[in-house]
Amino acid sequence: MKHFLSLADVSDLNHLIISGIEAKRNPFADETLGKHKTIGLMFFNSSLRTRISTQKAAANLGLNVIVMNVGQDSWGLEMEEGVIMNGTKAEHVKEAAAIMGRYCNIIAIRSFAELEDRDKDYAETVFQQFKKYAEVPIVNLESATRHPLQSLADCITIEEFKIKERPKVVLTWLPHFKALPQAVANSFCEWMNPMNVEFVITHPEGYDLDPKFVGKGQVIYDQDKALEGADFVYGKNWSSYTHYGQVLTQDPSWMITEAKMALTDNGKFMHCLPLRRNMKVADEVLDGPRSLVIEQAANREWSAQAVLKEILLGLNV
Ligand SMILES: NCCC[C@H](NC(=O)CCC(=O)O)C(=O)O
Ligand SMILES: NC(=O)OP(=O)(O)O
Repeated sequence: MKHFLSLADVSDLNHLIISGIEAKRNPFADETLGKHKTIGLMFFNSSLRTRISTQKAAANLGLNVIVMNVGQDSWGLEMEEGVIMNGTKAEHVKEAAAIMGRYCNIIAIRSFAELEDRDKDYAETVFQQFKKYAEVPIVNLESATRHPLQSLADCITIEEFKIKERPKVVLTWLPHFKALPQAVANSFCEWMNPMNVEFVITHPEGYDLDPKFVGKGQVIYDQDKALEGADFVYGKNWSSYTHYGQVLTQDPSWMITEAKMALTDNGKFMHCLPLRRNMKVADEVLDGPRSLVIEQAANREWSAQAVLKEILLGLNV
């Protein structure tokens, strides 16, 4: 594997899922693979899970790890080419990426959607610029449109907990007062498409995702109907894609409660976290036996380890 920006960079998804499960069983099997190599983690946005799990996975592989909060620890970075840099950003990505590429063998980046200009967000400029100028593998720690390390952890979690060969997986929109990106939902759809699952997506009208990500996913606007017989309920809020970045409703009837979970086939609840309790999901679900959120977050370490291992193997050939 060269870069890890989306599912398109994965040649064998099943192999990657198995590799994650193997890393969980034996975390230090490849502890010398990253010896004398460095990974730089660059955060343009906040993180708990991604930051710690990637750091931990890299350490398990023997990598040296540098973590930086861009714009706080470092200079603000200008991404556009040919502009007069008379604003708040003191350094251009052309120099910053090239320099980071000299210090690091792998660069991992988190940079969320700004939710103002859809074309700008969906162009993924930060990632394209680093890919162009750093000349080392780039790993996506959540971009404007995707969160593939999360999606891989989700696939691992579904493989671990499924009791049917072809489970029903329902992605449901949840209410939130803030405008959040579509990245996690897009990515989850993208990764569910090749999986052996019945995949259903439910959200209020106006929250349709980019069809490119929806793929074979079946959209049902009635949440109760969508939840019927579900084995996994994957909750997430996202702002509108069509009315870009807008919050069109906060309808509390979309919150996941025990009554909603009772519509499923003894279904399990998943969410990437962080989440607002009793806004998106009721305490009774999160604190009960149906919730997989902690297991799911723990699997972030193994999804990161599987991906970094593939990239290191690619570096060493
Ligand atoms: N990395 C996991 C999700 C990150 C982000 N959530 C958030 O920003 C939640 C913020 C809040 O609830 O205030 C998102 O939806 O893409
Ligand atoms: N799920 C996830 O990516 O969490 P963080 O935003 O805390 O990294």
